[in-house]
Amino acid sequence: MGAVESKPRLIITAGDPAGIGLEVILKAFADRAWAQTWLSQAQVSLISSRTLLQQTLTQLDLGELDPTIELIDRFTVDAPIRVGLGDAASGAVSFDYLNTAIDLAMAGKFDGIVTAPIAKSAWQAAGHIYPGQTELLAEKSGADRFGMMFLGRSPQTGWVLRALLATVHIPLRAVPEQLTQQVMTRKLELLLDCLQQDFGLQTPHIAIAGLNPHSGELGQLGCEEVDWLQPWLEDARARYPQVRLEGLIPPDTMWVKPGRAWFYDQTITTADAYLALYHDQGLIPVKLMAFDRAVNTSIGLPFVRTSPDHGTAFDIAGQGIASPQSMQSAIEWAIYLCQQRCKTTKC
Ligand SMILES: NC(=O)C1=CN([C@@H]2O[C@H](COP(=O)(O)OP(=O)(O)OC[C@H]3O[C@@H](n4cnc5c(N)ncnc54)[C@H](O)[C@@H]3O)[C@@H](O)[C@H]2O)C=CC1
Ligand SMILES: NCC(=O)COP(=O)(O)O
Repeated sequence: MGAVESKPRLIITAGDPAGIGLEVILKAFADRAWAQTWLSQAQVSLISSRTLLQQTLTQLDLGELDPTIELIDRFTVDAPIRVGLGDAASGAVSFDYLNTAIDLAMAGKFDGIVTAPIAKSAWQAAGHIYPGQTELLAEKSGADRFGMMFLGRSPQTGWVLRALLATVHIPLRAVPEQLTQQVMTRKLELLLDCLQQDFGLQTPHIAIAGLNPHSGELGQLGCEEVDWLQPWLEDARARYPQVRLEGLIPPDTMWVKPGRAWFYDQTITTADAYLALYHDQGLIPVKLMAFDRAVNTSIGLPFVRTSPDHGTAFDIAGQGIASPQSMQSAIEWAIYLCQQRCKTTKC
């Protein structure tokens, strides 16, 4: 964090302008009680087009932008933005927002980036071929080891959900090919670093899912577990004797305890983190539990990055009905993570 100002410096990108990004950001800021608690803890800048910002404020009847927020005004395309329709024009704009934010963070001007959602298809239409924002963040920041993790604090019980995905935006049929012992080792190392650095957990308990139904049922329902996942796990246990590595847990039951802990049970024993082997194995339960609260964070980057767990929601864009709660959580977690990193690096 900046030497003079001890508050985390956050830059928020407005995401795809045809989606709900600006709406959820501006609604988050306009929530007085929330803003008093959270915006006071950070120095916040917003990258958006001033014109679109003004239009959204007027349309939602939200008054003026909070004067403590610095606006970085950018608009890079001449083509009109069509609300609810992600296309080359909207993709070019959301790409520029993130690109600019990464440059500023890499120049040391910000401690963390909070990204509103983009549409990968709109980036592709604009000629930017990335599986998602995570990969652009990793590429531009020079991170060769990075991961997509979901965080959430239950409003009912206070339990903290931490779920890392071993593979992310790839077709389901590519999962068994791309999931290797090397991938699993990299993700486990990343997770251990994150639990230690960001949560002070030196000897964590990590739950790891199997790939196949019933974790393969000794090879009858899939061979990856017996062929290489179980041997990898035993090797990892030997390398990290201080860590409790639980698994390979049948994927359908891995989420039963987290679900109880999230919704009502404050006494149940859970793991500190859950490692899911592919996107929907992790995100279906995460979104079922916490769609309005969970936050996507990129681990392994030289700065903090969080994002709401939802997407551009083109189906409701422009209607004024989007919930800002996950965006608020993304800002809260970014503040927490910046503060933690400041403590561990003694900045
Ligand atoms: N962080 C990011 O940049 C993310 C981007 N996406 C992208 O977003 C696009 C749309 O993805 P979908 O799978 O349709 O997921 P989505 O999250 O955009 O929408 C799923 C459903 O949830 C609703 N919804 C989403 N956010 C909401 C909110 N804040 N308040 C109320 N309702 C909300 C939508 O109206 C829709 O019915 C895709 O291009 C996807 O790649 C998806 C997830 C995260
Ligand atoms: N499912 C999560 C998602 O789509 C977010 O991806 P990213 O843009 O943060 O890489």
